[in-house]
Formats: sequence, C-alpha cells, structure tokens
Amino acid sequence: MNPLFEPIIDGILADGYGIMDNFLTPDEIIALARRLHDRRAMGQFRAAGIGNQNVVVENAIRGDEILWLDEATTISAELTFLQRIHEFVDYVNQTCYLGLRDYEFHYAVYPTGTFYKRHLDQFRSDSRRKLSVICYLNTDWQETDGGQLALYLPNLDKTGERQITIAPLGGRLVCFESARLEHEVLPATRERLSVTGWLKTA
Ligand SMILES: O=C(O)CCC(=O)C(=O)O
Ligand SMILES: [Fe+2]
Repeated sequence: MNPLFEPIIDGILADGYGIMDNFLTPDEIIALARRLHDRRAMGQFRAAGIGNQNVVVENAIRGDEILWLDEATTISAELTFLQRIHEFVDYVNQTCYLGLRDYEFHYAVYPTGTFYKRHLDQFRSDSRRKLSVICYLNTDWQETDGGQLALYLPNLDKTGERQITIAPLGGRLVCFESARLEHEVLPATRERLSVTGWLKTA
C-alpha cells in the first residue's frame, strides 16, 4: 500500500475531494504530454460530447477534445500512469470499501479560451462511476494562465455552497466523488492538458 495516497483519501472523506501533487514526475508529465500531442497531430482526438446515449457536441457547454486511453497500450508512459492508477485503486479499495473494479481514462485538451461549464460527472443511466480523477500535464502553469478546476462544495452548516478553485499544475491529481460534486473548468489563456478518468464499480 502506498501511504502517499492517504491525504487524497482523507480529503475525500473530510471535504469531498482530495489533491495530491507529484502524482506524476516531471519526466512522466513530459512523456504523456508528448504522446498526447503526437496523437492529436495524427488527427485522433475528437470534440468531447455530452450525454452517454445520444452524445452531442455542444461548445457552449464544453470545448475540450479527447482521446480514450487503450488499456492494452504498450507505451511506457501510459503503462506507468495506469500502473500508478492501479496502486491508487488498490489503496482506495483497502481503505474505503467502494468496491472499485474498473476504470476508464481519456486524454483531454482544452484549446485556449475553452471551458467546461458546471456539471456532475455521473450519467443518470450509468451509476458505476464512483470517483472522478484528473491528472494535469501542464508544465510551468502560472496562476495568470487561468484554467482552474472550480469545485462547488456545500457549506458545513448546509446553508448554500462555496466555490474553491484548483490550478491545473503538472503532476497534480485531483479526485472527488462523481455523483456528488458539481464542478467546472474555467477558460485558460493557453492550451490546458490532462488525463481524466473514472474509477468504477463492476
Ligand atoms: O479537467 C478538469 O479539471 C475537469 C474535467 C472534467 O470535469 C470532466 O472531464 O468531466
Ligand atoms: Fe467533470
């Protein structure tokens, strides 16, 4: 069990979300970002849609382009990433009893100025998504670049909500309960890269 994951779990249990910096090393970030750019240059990304039955592209809601990761990849950067996700899943299963069995991850690019309006990740028709996981691939991200992930958290006294914002720093992992936390991606002044996924029950 990797004790480095403990603060993420503590965060999820206490506040509904957890953050871990340095989930990926600088070399791993560069390798995954390079892979992302290569495959995007090959025309393999698609505009992300909304819904899971009749998926429609709606740029007024989200402007990112995505490519799903192949679980059978032989690319070492992707194998390293998925291996670390496995370790994280094992840790969650041994500490939280969520019964995670499966996962799905995609690369995401938010071209300059694009965003993803406030939403919930869990599809009404697919309740298997338990935890949302986002890992950022942005080198040298500055506060003035924008592109924060905004989370909407209920106030402790249950009156209203508060917004917290998280900068998409390279190597940072954010994790939250998919069915509970509404969130939003704010526009950035430069291209914003990530690997995003869901840890699911069977
Ligand atoms: O990139 C992020 O910070 C969040 C992405 C997101 O909300 C999603 O893909 O559902
Ligand atoms: Fe989301």
